[in-house]
Amino acid sequence: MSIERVTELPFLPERSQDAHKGTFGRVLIAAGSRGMSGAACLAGRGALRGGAGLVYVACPPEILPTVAAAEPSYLTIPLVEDLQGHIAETSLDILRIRAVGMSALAIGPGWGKSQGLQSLTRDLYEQIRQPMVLDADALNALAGSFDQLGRPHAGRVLTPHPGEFARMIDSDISTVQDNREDMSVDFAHRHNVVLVLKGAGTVVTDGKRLTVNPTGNPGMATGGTGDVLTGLIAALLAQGLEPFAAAQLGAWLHGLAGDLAAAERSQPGLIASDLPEFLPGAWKQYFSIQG
Ligand SMILES: NC(=O)C1=CN([C@@H]2O[C@H](COP(=O)(O)OP(=O)(O)OC[C@H]3O[C@@H](n4cnc5c(N)ncnc54)[C@H](OP(=O)(O)O)[C@@H]3O)[C@@H](O)[C@H]2O)[C@@H](O)CC1
Ligand SMILES: Nc1ncnc2c1ncn2[C@@H]1O[C@H](COP(=O)(O)OP(=O)(O)O)[C@@H](O)[C@H]1O
Ligand SMILES: [Mg+2]
Repeated sequence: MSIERVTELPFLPERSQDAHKGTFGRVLIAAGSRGMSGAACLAGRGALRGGAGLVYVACPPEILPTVAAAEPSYLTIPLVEDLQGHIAETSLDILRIRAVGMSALAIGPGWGKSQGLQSLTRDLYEQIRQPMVLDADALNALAGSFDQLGRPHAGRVLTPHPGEFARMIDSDISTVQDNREDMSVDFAHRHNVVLVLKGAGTVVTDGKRLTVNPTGNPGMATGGTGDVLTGLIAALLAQGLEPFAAAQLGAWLHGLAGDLAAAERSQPGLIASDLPEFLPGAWKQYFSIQG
């Protein structure tokens, strides 16, 4: 199998003068649980600074006031929660109905683990008609069952870190790290998804094309930075980029925001909520390169 190595960034046109928020898509992010409202907030910020026209954060009712207070730009959707404060399986109907008006979804950050989340994730993966980013506990929920999944209706972008990827394919972290490109290409090809294997030199592949992201630094090894990436890629999907392009540009902008943040605030001083703040600078560099 010959793999095309992509180095050029995808093209996203500058905004036309008469654009409105509907032009840039609606993103629905289903995220968070008791103790992990931050993951929902960070993913939402990534989507807003990624340029989505409207960002809806759907989360357990218990954490909804916290999420809404973190960012007035969010619209919020209360889901059903279980006794542990996780999103309950019975949230499926709400998510299916609300997904209809959306351009892209992102699921998984800060979900935690429960039996109900396994069937919820499988149903969302198979039934939702919009492109979708799956991260963190949505990936844990599907671990070991990717072969049994039905063909989805739209693109699926999976964003594991090496620990999550090892869990997904029943391997171990050192084997994954020794074979980052081959294992990512093999998985993406087999399951017809875009795989984003995070960590230094994030690999993005759809099984036919591959790129290794050149931006980013160890300052980004701090809780919540991956949640920002999830929302950012969803925003790029919502603006019409195809899944591989959205993942490639998302990883590049995210890493560059990390580099700009580290230059100003140092690597140890970088925290996840800095990344959305430095995304505008990353966007400026992107548009200056595009000419
Ligand atoms: N504010 C909030 O609400 C936040 C909420 N969050 C939410 O927390 C939930 C749990 O997610 P999680 O990633 O923390 O735990 P988990 O899946 O057990 O992974 C750890 C394992 O992976 C490994 N590993 C990771 N990266 C690696 C690398 N580059 N290279 C190599 N290894 C690497 C790591 O390795 P080790 O440390 O053992 O070396 C360890 O084995 C999830 O829902 C998330 O969204 C967080 O986003 C934080 C902010
Ligand atoms: N050494 C590094 N160099 C470049 N990027 C890194 C490095 N360490 C972490 N990152 C990036 O930070 C993010 C961490 O994501 P993740 O592990 O999901 O964190 P969390 O779940 O806490 O949000 C990923 O985008 C990853 O590529
Ligand atoms: Mg993560």
